[in-house]
Amino acid sequence: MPVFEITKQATFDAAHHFPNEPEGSIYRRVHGHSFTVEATVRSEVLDAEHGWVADLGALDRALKAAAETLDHGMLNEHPGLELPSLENLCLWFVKTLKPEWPGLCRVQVARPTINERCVLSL
Ligand SMILES: Nc1nc2c(c(=O)[nH]1)N=C([C@H](O)[C@H](O)COP(=O)(O)OP(=O)(O)OP(=O)(O)O)CN2
Ligand SMILES: [Zn+2]
Repeated sequence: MPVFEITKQATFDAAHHFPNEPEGSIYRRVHGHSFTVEATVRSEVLDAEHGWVADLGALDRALKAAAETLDHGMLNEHPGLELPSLENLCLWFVKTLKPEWPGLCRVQVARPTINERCVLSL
């Protein structure tokens, strides 16, 4: 069965540190990154009234609101981000978005300026 997937991207900038890394590690010191987050929603059928999986504008608003929560802040202060890896950021976005977006099937969090990303497939 063919499956439709729609994707939206948002950006945020945030600081973090990894408290469990050894003394002297650059990861242990507070530092910042520019992040992108992509959320993908899937469906086998289209909404008959609109001809779409879901309104990309609504997905945009939900994703931007979630990213805004983290923007220009300290990631470690958010529950679930005490160890603020890309992997835990993916889990945080899933936990934040999934209740209102049951078709959410994939979240990608990236640091494009240093060519790093993590994808969580649900
Ligand atoms: N699997 C993961 N590994 C690492 C993560 C992560 O989220 N998941 N995160 C980090 C740190 O956030 C680190 O700051 C990442 O930066 P780094 O790859 O070291 O790139 P930098 O530009 O900051 O440093 P350079 O030395 O200039 O490459 C580490 N690992
Ligand atoms: Zn970092």
